[in-house]
Amino acid sequence: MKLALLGYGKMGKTIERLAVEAGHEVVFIKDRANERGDLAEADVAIDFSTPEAAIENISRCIMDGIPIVSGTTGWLKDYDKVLNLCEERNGSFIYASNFSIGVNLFFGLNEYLAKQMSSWPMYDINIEEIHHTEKKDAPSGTAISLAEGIIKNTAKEAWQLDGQGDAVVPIHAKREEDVKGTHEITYSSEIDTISIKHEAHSRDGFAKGAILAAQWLQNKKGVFGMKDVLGIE
Ligand SMILES: NC(=O)c1ccc[n+]([C@@H]2O[C@H](COP(=O)([O-])OP(=O)(O)OC[C@H]3O[C@@H](n4cnc5c(N)ncnc54)[C@H](O)[C@@H]3O)[C@@H](O)[C@H]2O)c1
Ligand SMILES: O=C(O)C1=N[C@H](C(=O)O)CCC1
Repeated sequence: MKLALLGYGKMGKTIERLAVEAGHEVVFIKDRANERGDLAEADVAIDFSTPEAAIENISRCIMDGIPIVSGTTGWLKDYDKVLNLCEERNGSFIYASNFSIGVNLFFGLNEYLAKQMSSWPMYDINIEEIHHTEKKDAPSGTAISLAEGIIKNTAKEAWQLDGQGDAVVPIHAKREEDVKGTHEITYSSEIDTISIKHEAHSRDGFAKGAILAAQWLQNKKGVFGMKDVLGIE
């Protein structure tokens, strides 16, 4: 597969290393205003850039007819614009807040637990996410997906950073040196605590999942998520 990389930071470089190891070729790299190679040669593009840059990078690929996988977080206020553009241009697009297979299994576990716990209002829900200090957005995209999974299965109505109140899923975001990504959901009562946790040991899981999504997206049209790629509910 011939790949274009939009964003050549921690994730872009990890994807390049693993893609080349797996026999793929990187034919285009864009980082800020610097470009090398030819985007038109790519079978699929992968965007791990910044919240400000993602919409332009994704739109450019859709306009140029290149299937695009985006893992950039913090830009979802513009998600509907991308959906409309993708429909208009008959494009191919996948977004996931987290491409790791483990996290996508964890999303299912989170929804199952939320459904079980919804009958027991004495438990307070809390989401904590911890990431490295360079992270630009808070809360993490993954924490937002986890909160949405809880809202779908309980009487909670919204998530809020450091929020409070019966209808709110509070998310606490911590920033610590070199943490790749830790997410923990806790249900606590006076009597006991139940928690589930996912801890990434490296960025390789995110990168491998994004490469898998890129392979899956080749020759498909439409807007998809990681559940489609992995064939899970
Ligand atoms: N979905 C997932 O699985 C997942 C996993 C890890 C990170 N992320 C997200 O991916 C994004 C990138 O993460 P990172 O750790 O690689 O960050 P990073 O800061 O190391 O890299 C981002 C790169 O984007 C570049 N950039 C800035 N403007 C650009 C533009 N207009 N076009 C192209 N590149 C541009 C920056 O120069 C930088 O090199 C973040 O939003 C992060 O939250 C998602
Ligand atoms: O390092 C990051 O930045 C990460 N961002 C994603 C998020 O916001 O959920 C996924 C985990 C790593």
